Amino acid sequence: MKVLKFGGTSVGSVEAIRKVAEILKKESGQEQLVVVVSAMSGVTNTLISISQKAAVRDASYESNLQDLEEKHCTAFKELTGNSNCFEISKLFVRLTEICRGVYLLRELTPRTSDYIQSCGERLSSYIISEYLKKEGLQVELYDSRKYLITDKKFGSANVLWQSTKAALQELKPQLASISVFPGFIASTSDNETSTLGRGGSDYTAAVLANLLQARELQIWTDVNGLMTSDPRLVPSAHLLEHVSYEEALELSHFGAKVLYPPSIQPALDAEIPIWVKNTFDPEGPSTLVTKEWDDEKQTICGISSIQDVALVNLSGASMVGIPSFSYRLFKALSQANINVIMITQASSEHSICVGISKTDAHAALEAIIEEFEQEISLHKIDEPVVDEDQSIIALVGSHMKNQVGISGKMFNTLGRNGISVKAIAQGSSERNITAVVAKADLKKALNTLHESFFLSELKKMNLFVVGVGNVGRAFLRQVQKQQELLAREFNLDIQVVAVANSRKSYFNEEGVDLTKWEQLLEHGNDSTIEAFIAQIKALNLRNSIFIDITASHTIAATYRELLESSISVVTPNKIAATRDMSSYLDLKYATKKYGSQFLFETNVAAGLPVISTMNELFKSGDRIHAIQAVLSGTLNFLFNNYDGKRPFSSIVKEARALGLTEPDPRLDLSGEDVMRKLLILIRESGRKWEMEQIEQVSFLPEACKNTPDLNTFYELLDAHEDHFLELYSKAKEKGAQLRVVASFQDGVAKVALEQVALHHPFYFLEGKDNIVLFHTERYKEQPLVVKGAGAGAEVTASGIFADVLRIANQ
Ligand SMILES: NC(=O)c1ccc[n+]([C@@H]2O[C@H](COP(=O)([O-])OP(=O)(O)OC[C@H]3O[C@@H](n4cnc5c(N)ncnc54)[C@H](O)[C@@H]3O)[C@@H](O)[C@H]2O)c1
Ligand SMILES: N[C@@H](CCO)C(=O)O
Repeated sequence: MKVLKFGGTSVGSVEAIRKVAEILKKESGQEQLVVVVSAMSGVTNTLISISQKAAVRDASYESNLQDLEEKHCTAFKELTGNSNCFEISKLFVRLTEICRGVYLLRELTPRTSDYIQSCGERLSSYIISEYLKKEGLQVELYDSRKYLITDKKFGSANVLWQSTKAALQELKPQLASISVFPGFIASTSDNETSTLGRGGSDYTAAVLANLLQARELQIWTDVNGLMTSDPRLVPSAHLLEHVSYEEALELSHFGAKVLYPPSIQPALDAEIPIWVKNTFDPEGPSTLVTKEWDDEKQTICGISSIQDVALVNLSGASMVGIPSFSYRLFKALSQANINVIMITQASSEHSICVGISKTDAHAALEAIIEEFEQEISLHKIDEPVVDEDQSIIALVGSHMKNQVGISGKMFNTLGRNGISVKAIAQGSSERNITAVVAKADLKKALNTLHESFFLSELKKMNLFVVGVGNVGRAFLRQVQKQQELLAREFNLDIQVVAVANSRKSYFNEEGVDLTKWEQLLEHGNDSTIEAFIAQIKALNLRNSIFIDITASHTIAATYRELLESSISVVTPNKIAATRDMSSYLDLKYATKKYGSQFLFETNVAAGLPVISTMNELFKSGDRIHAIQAVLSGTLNFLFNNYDGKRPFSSIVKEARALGLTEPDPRLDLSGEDVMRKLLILIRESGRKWEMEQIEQVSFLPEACKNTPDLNTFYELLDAHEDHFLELYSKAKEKGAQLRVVASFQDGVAKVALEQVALHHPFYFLEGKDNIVLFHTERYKEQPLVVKGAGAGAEVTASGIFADVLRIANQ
């Protein structure tokens, strides 16, 4: 025998009831079916409202009753083709009489209320059984009130187990192949109609399953089953195929509304497997709930949540060691009818903290103040503090038991996203780890936990890109090209959420379509950097990375604020890392404090792994003694290509057109760009160093320095062509190459143009290449060498991409 329960939405319309019939046709035949039905959706609430209106002499209840009758008659006629609604009308005549009585007496007793509410299930079960008969099924309708016997606690009556068992045992041999029972309703031993309270139809089904020794219980509803998390908050939440009763209980307690555990307790007691299925997708996937089984793979089964929670904290020195203290607190809350969702108390006993529904916050405060009035007035304990706008998240899984590292991973994941945990609770069953976080962080917390605990899950990185010039464009192109592969092969969902230039910004939380970002940005909103950052913060997305691909001081000045908000920063912009030492250290400190990252590999030698190599050397205990490098792609390009046949300025212009130079090439030519790079290398080698400590020997004629604009600069370069020709000729005479060399040795840092001879490692340095020689404790005889293209949009963009992936792979 199987018991099938159909909820309100499953019998809420003619179409839905037809689907129920199809399901029953498929299920019937092999074994007996017991079918439990709820009232049509919305009907119980309407009946409650009708009874309440009648009790306050609101005559509009009459028309509500008529509407209800019509709704049921219409459904009956449509389904059965029978225009005679006699049975339904008979029930409404009685119902109208009762409501009239309530109206006249102005009194609605719980007993009468139960009778009125019972009509919903009586009507739906009648209509459905008549329809099933018409469809040719062997159906019998049974009045649950004859078999489910309860006490007199009207409104949420308790089933009297022995009487019910006796009644059902007598009935069992006579049951039809399909026996329909109205859910939710029962009667007292005096034949008074009673109801079973919240989840009542599930309870009816579970009682029948238990006492009729059913093989299986099916709960048919409007979703496919239990999900790993709330799909409205976690779009990638997926269906759970198999959970244990205990897991279902934990998940349901924290928000999953599909199963109400107390209602299915009788099925749990008899270890009857429960299927949760979707009436509107009967062949689709579903959830099976059984007793616990061994499964080492499924450590976590779900992450559930309660959105609106308040935390009440009570603290004070006189709480310590007083046994009655918590008793009084919970007594006060219980007397005020307040349900406590979670409790935490540190072993210092100095404070106790309870999580309650936000709607109870005010009443809880009053109850606690009243209970502890004396202690508060004597300052033995502090006034209770309520923290509203909180949410609870709970990691659920039977197999977390005895598994090391689950809570570590949970809090590490939250911490890396800057999510502060206000309170924690874990029972010794280890089936649930509960944390309270600010409601504003709920979505972010759920999604980031979901990604880190479900291995098949894609990890989403949310990128905010400012600056879409040469490098910015190349970067967006590269991301677009790699997105699919990264998702497929590496479980990474790299998504650009916003792009901005100096005038406009365009946001799309679902990801900017990178095939047409230019049009989207062009039609984006007028924006300032302040507004852009405010919007990033308001979105509060997990794994957020701000990518600055400008050369702007203003943008660089925002990093601290971003890092503080646990938003990582990746940039080729050298400004932030080359301001005074204390600002540089401050940014590093912010990353440690707020769990964010500040990566700027492309500050030196574009995409070449220079900073990361040095960081690894430093962290692994090596000591950098000296650095010798060619760090400017532009300058190397100039001196590799200049031979006096065409003006020096034209080669500068060519380098600019190739995207090698800084947005303002005077920064390259002046040597400042190289000085910045050298300064970063010295700092990243663990030394405190300032720009002024770098000695610079400029190769530019005096007149070409500090020019007011770029055109004047080019004109002055032309005017001093002889100077460059002379530099070239002298080097050529000696068979040497010209290189702007950055060096750091014995406490001296220097940038200067040098003639390098044939034997020198810098002699053969093609095109825009860079080279860095690290002389270290471990690389004594021969330096560690990093060499390759040191400028250009593609290589720089790939270096930025590498930094993003470093953060993603953490
Ligand atoms: N080109 C290279 O080879 C290379 C190599 C390493 C590092 N970098 C660095 O990359 C950065 C970008 O270089 P590029 O070659 O792409 O320069 P670019 O001039 O082509 O692009 C910079 C972009 O930033 C935009 N911008 C400037 N101020 C802005 C603001 N306040 N808000 C939004 N956008 C703003 C500009 O409009 C421009 O589109 C620079 O910091 C540069 O030093 C470049
Ligand atoms: N303009 C720089 C590239 C960015 O660091 C160079 O030519 O090396």
